[in-house]
Amino acid sequence: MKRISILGSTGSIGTQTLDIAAFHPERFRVEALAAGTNVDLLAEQANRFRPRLVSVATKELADKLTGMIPEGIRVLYGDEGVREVAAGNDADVVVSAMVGSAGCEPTLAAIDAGKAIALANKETLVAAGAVVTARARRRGVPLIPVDSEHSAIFQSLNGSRIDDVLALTLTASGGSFRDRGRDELADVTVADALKHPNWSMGAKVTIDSATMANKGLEVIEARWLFDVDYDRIRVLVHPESIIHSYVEFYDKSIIAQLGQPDMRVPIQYALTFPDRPLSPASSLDLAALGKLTFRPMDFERYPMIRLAYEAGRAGGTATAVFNAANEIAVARFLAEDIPFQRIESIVESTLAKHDVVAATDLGAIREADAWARDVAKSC
Ligand SMILES: NC(=O)C1=CN([C@@H]2O[C@H](COP(=O)(O)OP(=O)(O)OC[C@H]3O[C@@H](n4cnc5c(N)ncnc54)[C@H](OP(=O)(O)O)[C@@H]3O)[C@@H](O)[C@H]2O)C=CC1
Ligand SMILES: CC(=O)[C@@H](O)[C@H](O)COP(=O)(O)O
Ligand SMILES: [Mn+2]
Repeated sequence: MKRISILGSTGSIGTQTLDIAAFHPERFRVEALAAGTNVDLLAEQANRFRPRLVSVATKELADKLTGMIPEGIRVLYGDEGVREVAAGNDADVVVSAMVGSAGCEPTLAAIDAGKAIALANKETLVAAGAVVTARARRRGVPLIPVDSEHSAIFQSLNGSRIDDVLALTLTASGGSFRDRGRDELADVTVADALKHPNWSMGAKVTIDSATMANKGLEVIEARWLFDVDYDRIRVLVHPESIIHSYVEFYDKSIIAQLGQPDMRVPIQYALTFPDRPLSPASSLDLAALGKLTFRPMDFERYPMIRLAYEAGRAGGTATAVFNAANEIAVARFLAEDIPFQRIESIVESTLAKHDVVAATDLGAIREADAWARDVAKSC
């Protein structure tokens, strides 16, 4: 029986992780759940899965939650609550599925406590990839990808040596506006941007898909997860999201992972690896699909992917700044404070103002993250 703890249990990844836990009651026991403000859903989850520990954002929410769940479940809140869900319980594996670089420190706490990490929260590696991977190595803790592209690459590598890899290729759907030119983006609304063509996901990652920042974050995530240089990470537009990503080896063999766009597949694989039990996802019928299509990435159409490669190659604190500026710009767009295309210009101008320093300690990363947020708020 694997004991799991979920950071972000009420979100898109969190709820699908619980779907998998419910689908395999003989394999999983839910130990601890952390959410932000969705007390009603967390109460439902706690009543159903009976974790030993739950956490919410504030004391007021914790007091409300206490009256809604069975006695005996510990209720915590705030940073300490998240840390306890990450590290202060008997979970074997922590599913890191909060949104944004707020997920970074709890993930590090879980690593330090020796937990295996099922990593959905890509911002953790973008902000602090050097620190997180070094700590995981030192503690002997696996970082197992949940992000669909990275799960596809992990599955395609299947233990191969990274020295045998010619290139990793991340596929990109093109997001909500994939069939529009740049001159058609001036007046797009939040509701338009939230309509992802293939995946149902949280708001932030859906906007990131529309700007292509998501693929940029994923390029940086791949650099750290697979310890591969940026020259060997490529991106390809694949509007159907059926080939989730692939690896080309030096012998010119390409190994890909395919399937319906359903996050329960990579979530389950991260939790059952190397086993592959039945999943609740539906089968892919290639004959019914008929064809798959591809386009080269257009770096002028999507400046965020160019900025991500530039930040990645600059190294140090540049990727933390890319991420933090993007988080603020996306939040401002979702609050209807700025138009869609200002997301790009805010990230670009914040990066241009930043003096990159080494990012080998958390202090420098925290400082760069906070600095970028301030700049991006006032752009
Ligand atoms: N959704 C997807 O299909 C995919 C997502 N990812 C990545 O996974 C991560 C999660 O994405 P997604 O599930 O879509 O996001 P959602 O916005 O759907 O969910 C975010 C979760 O984080 C919780 N949360 C927010 N703030 C806090 C906090 N301070 N303390 C504890 N919990 C908090 C939210 O709680 P509440 O709602 O209660 O406030 C919610 O449970 C992101 O990094 C995303 O890029 C990667 C691949 C696919
Ligand atoms: C499901 C998942 O992994 C998302 O990160 C997904 O990749 C978004 O799709 P695009 O970024 O390809 O639009
Ligand atoms: Mn992805």
